[in-house]
Amino acid sequence: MATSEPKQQPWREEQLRKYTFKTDQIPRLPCSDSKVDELISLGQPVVITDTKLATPALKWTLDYLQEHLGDGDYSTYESDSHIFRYFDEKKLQSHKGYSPPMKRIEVKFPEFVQRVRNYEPGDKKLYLQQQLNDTVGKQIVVDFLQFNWPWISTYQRKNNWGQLTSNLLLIGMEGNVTPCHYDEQENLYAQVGGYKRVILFPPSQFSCLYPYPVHHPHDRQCQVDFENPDYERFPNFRNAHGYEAVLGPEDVLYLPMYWFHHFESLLDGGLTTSITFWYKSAPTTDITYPLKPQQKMAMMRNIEKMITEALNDPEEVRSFGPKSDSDSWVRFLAVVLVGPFMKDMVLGRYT
Ligand SMILES: CCC[C@@H](CC(=O)O)C(=O)C(=O)O
Ligand SMILES: [Zn+2]
Repeated sequence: MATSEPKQQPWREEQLRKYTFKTDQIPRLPCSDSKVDELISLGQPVVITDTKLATPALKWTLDYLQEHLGDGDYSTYESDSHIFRYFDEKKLQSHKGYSPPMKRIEVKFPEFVQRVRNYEPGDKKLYLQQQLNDTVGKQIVVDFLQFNWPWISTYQRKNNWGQLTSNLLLIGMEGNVTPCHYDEQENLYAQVGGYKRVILFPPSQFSCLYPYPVHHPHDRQCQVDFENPDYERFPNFRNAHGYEAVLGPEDVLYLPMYWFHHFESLLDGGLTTSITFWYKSAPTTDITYPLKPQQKMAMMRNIEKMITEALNDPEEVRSFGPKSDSDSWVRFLAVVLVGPFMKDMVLGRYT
C-alpha cells in the first residue's frame, strides 16, 4: 500500500522570523471534528480547515480587486519598517509628544496596487486594512454574500456571541508584522491569500507581555520588542511561552477575545490577503471565582480608566520616574496593594 507522502509543507522554516521564546503548535482540525466546537466554547484557539468560510475570496487577486472593488478610498498604513503597530488616533491628543511609527493614508486601490508592485527596498512598506462596507463594487458584494454564513452563524449562536461588528480586508506585503496585542472581540480570522504566521499567548501571560497603559495611543499593544527584548524593563518576558501556526489559504483561525497575538506575513512569501470576522463577546452571566484571566484584564482596564479620569492628568499616571514626584494614586495603589493583580497592572507599565 502506498504510504501517504508527508504533506509537502508549502513554506520553509527560514521564512519565519526568529524570536527568543518557545512555542507549541495551535491545534489544526477539520470543521467536521466536534473538538472544534469544544475548543471554541472553551475560548481556546484552533485552526479550522475545510470551512469554506471565505472561498469566494480565493479569487481576490490584486487584478480582480482592482477591477471590482470600485473607486473608494482604502485605509492603508505605511511604515518605515516591517512593523505595523496599531495606534488609537483619538488618544494622540493627550500624547502630544508621541509620534507613532506608522501613518494611516487613504489611497485609491489602483494606487495601492501600483506602489506594491513597484516596491523597492528602502520604500515605505504598505499594509491595506479596510473595512468591507457598501462602497465596494457589486461583484465583491456577490462574493461576500456567498461566504459560508450558515457555518459562521452557527458559532455565533452556539457561543452566544453578539453581532458581527466588522469584516476587515487585510492585504499585506511579505515580511509585514502586526506586533503582539490583544483585542476585545471574538475573531474568526480567514486566511485567503499567501501564508501568515500567527503566534498567540493566553490572557494568563499578561504579566509577561506588558501592554501599554490604557490611555496610551498603543493601548492593548505589547511594549516588548520581540526582535530585541529589553529584559531590564520587561524581565517577565523571559517566561512567555507562545502557541503558533502558519495559516494558508482557506485556513480559519478562531482567535479568542483577550488572547495576545502577533501576525507576520512570511518572509519572501509574497502578498498576503486575510479577512477578519469580529464579533462582540457573549455577555458575562455568572461571575465565578477565581476570576478568569481575561476578566482580570477587563478589571485592570476599568481601574486604569477610572484612575486616569479621576486624576484627569495622564502625567500623574504616566510613570513613577523621579520626574513625577507627585503622590499619585497609582504610586499609592502600587505601594499599598502590592498583590499580583496590582503588580501585573503596574510593574513595567507605569514604572
Ligand atoms: C488590523 C488587524 C490585523 C490582524 C493581524 C494581521 O493580520 O496582521 C489582527 O490583529 C486581528 O485580526 O485581530
Ligand atoms: Zn488583533
